[in-house]
Amino acid sequence: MILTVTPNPSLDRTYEVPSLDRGEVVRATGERVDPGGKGVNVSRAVAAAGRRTVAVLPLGGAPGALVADLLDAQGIEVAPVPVAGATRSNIALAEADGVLTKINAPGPELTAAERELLLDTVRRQAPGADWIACCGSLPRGLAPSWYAELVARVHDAGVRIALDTSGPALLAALRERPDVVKPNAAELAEAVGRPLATVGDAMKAAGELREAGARAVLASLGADGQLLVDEDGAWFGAAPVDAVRSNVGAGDSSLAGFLVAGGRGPGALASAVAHGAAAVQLPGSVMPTPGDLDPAAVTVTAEVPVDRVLREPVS
Ligand SMILES: Nc1ncnc2c1ncn2[C@@H]1O[C@H](COP(=O)(O)OP(=O)(O)OP(=O)(O)O)[C@@H](O)[C@H]1O
Ligand SMILES: O=P(O)(O)OC[C@@]1(O)O[C@H](CO)[C@@H](O)[C@@H]1O
Repeated sequence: MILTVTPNPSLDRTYEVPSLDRGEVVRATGERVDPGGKGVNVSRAVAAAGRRTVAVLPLGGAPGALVADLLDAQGIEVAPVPVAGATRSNIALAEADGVLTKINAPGPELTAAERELLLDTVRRQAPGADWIACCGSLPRGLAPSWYAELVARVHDAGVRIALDTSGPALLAALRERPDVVKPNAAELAEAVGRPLATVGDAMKAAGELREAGARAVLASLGADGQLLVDEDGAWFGAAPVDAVRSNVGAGDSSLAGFLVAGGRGPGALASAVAHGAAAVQLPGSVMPTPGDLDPAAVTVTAEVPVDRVLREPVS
């Protein structure tokens, strides 16, 4: 079973628009609503892969009830933590040329009692889990050390931890030795405090996160592919994509692909890349099913193209 923890889930609204003209009324040509938040998406992708998952998340207000209904309709088991504040709604504006603009709300502030209940709920679910994926930003009320505390507590129970967060919350958790962290290029650059221009720069930065405590680093580099660095070495994986429809949740789909394939080594990296490539070709944050995957299109190599300039460098 793969347990996911999403401290700040969301109701994701995606509008497809011809183009984004500031100051104008923009008429959407398509609209969809998805249950969101990074861990929620990992659960959706794990379930789409046919594996058991439980999603732990605070839920509040009418948007929270809708998130619960949508997850129920998708057959996803939820361990809800009722909270007084309303779950946030995040907006994605997907333009016809593939550019996506996202507006993420801060979400409710959790009280001390809600914070405790969230930790307790994770602790109660943890014993049955092969992996716990702790994902996304922290809501107000949770200190940057929250993930670090969570990792320390559940690691003691022998459960493997995947962590996908950024900034101080990521840095603080590294010392607790998460089994894998999944930064994207911007998060990796922020973590090492340097720009990333090449795949080699990303590999060096991933190595530094390992030195700081991460056992493995799965870095997602958008259109450039993915890099896995662990105690056995480094691998680079990529898959061509003809047309990107929405990259919302592509990183979450990748992490799910990595975990359902064992969470270790080049085989799991290939699965992560296949899931990422499939996710970007689906609307909104729809997660791929096995039929959407094209494993034959994925290449994984131990000869990391260190001199390759990133298509989307991080300055
Ligand atoms: N334009 C693209 N073309 C091909 N593959 C892509 C593209 N964008 C993303 N991918 C695939 O999806 C993976 C995850 O994308 P990305 O690095 O953007 O994740 P992310 O920023 O964590 O996303 P999110 O936070 O929305 O889940 C990439 O590593 C790659 O495999
Ligand atoms: O604000 P956070 O927690 O960093 O990210 C939240 C979010 O952008 O992440 C998911 C895509 O990865 C979306 O479902 C959701 O809206």
